[in-house]
Amino acid sequence: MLNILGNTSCTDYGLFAAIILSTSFVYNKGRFLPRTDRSEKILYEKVQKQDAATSSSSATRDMGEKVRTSDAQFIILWGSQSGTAEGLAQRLKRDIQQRFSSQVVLGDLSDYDPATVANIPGPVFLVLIMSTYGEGDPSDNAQDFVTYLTSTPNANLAQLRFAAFGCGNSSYRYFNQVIYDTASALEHRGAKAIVPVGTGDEAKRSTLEDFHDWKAAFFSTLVSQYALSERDIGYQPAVQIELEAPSSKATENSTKSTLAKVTVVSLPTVSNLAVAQYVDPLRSCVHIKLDLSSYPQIKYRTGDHIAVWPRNPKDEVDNLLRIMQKESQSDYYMRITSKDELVEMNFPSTMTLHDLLSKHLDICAPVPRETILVLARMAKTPEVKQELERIGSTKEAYAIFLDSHHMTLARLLCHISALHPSSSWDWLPLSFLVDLIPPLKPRLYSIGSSSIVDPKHVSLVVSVKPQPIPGRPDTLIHGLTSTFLARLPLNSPEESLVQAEIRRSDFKLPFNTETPVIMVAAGTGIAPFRAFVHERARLASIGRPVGPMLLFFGCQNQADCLFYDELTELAATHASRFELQLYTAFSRQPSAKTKYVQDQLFEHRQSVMKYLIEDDAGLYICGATAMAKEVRKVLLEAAMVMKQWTSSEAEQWRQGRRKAKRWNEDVWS
Ligand SMILES: Cc1cc2nc3c(=O)[nH]c(=O)nc-3n(C[C@H](O)[C@H](O)[C@H](O)COP(=O)(O)O)c2cc1C
Repeated sequence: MLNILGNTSCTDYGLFAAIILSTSFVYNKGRFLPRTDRSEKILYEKVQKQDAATSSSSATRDMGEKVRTSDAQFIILWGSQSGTAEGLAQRLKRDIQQRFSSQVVLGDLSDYDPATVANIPGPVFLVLIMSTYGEGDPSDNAQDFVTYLTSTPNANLAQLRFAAFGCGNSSYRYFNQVIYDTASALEHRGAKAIVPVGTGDEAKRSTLEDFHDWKAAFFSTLVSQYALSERDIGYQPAVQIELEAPSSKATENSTKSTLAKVTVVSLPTVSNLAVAQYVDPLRSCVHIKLDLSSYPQIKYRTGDHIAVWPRNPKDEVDNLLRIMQKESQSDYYMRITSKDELVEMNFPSTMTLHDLLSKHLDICAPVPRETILVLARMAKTPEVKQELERIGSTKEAYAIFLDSHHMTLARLLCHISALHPSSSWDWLPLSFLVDLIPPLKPRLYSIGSSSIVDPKHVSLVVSVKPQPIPGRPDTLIHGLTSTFLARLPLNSPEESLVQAEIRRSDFKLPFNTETPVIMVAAGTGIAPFRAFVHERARLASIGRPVGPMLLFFGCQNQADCLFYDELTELAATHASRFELQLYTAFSRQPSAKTKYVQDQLFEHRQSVMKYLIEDDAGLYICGATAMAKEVRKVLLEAAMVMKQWTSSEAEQWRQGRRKAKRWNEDVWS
């Protein structure tokens, strides 16, 4: 049976069609975004992995002992899921070592026994850099530390001095909750915060900027109140780079491995189709199918995510090579080693300079302000120095500059050369790029295919929407991963390859196939629900009893109502055994009132609540955080009315549903 209702309105959440930030997925105590076992990542093998492993296997788990034996004045510990906090911690270690000539211990929070925080001796500074997930939850590796702090209110940490910075996203309800909670737990146990807690906000794309400001305050406190002397050391490379002409390595191919445990793989694209039409002609949406057949060891389950590593566009890579006069070395092989043996390098052991720029460094992002300031210190002429300082001197000046320029590193160097034609950049060391341009991070997409129906293919739905520069609406910035995916050519075996990794998620259909399911999506949030519907239709076709499925879907209008025909046909084909109720909400349907998915849900709240409360239905929300928030509100209010609950009783009910895996959210900002 298929019910199609309410095509009269729509939502614009399709704006979020691509998962635009580096990480976008469901999270529950870290279980569905496992830190990839690094030893399994042959492709991204760390050059000095072996050294690191050797040193950590014999390492103490006592923080106090570690700082004493290292003669360290600082211990920096990170709690990170997708690498942001870890990267900042590494950067901070380098800065402290260089600016204060101090010994620094850097570590993963899970490498230490949490109780040994009490053993950190008085003169040592503890620095915590931690991210927040889910509903104010820590990353996997910080879980034990946070649990220890919350469960030992009487611990005495009066000797401890600390500084704390959090990585978060203000579009989530519990913005940077973990770092605030951790800092306050430390203070309650007597520890002294030497600077106010700093917070990075991914929603504003200002994490690096926020970190820079917090670090400046931290350093100036160290100087003014703790008598540390700071020196300006200019740029000192943290990595060593060896370049080798191509002939000697011509046959080596770092992307091929037959080992069973490879998790990041190169998947061929088998189809790449435009699947929607938008009012805005620059906007599009593509449905991409990647082929898993060459990797029998790689399996996915319906509802999982796929992490995709984009490649930088050729013109950006070529521009950077040209302005740095490194074109002739583009196919040279590189070996990058950290000067600090405890810092692992996230690069393959064999790659060319071209690979570094096209696959590993985020050269299309705006150049971080800190990078501009380091470049200013290295400038060869006072004019260039002055210009770079003008751009990067303050947060405000930098923001104004970015408002009117799409300032990637190549563009910045060209911009300076255009103002000062005598300036050249051939002297800029490659280590500068590795040290000061952030690494390319994978983007996560919800898988849109069912592993039961199509185990050998993974499909993903990608929204492509160039964004204008705020101060220059005529200049568009193209999303890196979405543009890369949308332009994948099918006719080139090499060019159609996508570096990807399956990431486990708890966004799973109920185990009992008869349990009713309520799905709420906007834009490309439809992807996992396409998989759910295909899966239940297949089960129905082989005679398994399946429960009803209600799909609330918000789009702009009928033309961008993704998979509408496919899903309605599927439901019609299996109508005798399978019930799909499809409720669309159109936000820009000509001559119709604007309707968002939460409005549609409100209209059908009686039946929805009956399914949720009486029939133990599974609720699934996929799309933007803002949409999920509205949906939550409608459902909680409906529950309060129906059950005469207070708001806290309704919230308790929701928490119970979450624990029972009957309230699932796969949302992004
Ligand atoms: C599924 C998901 C849930 C998140 N939940 C929160 C949250 O509740 N509060 C918050 O401040 N940030 C939240 N974030 C944002 C992350 O904390 C932010 O991306 C951070 O930079 C990640 O740091 P990491 O890479 O070190 O793990 C969430 C991100 C994702 C992908």
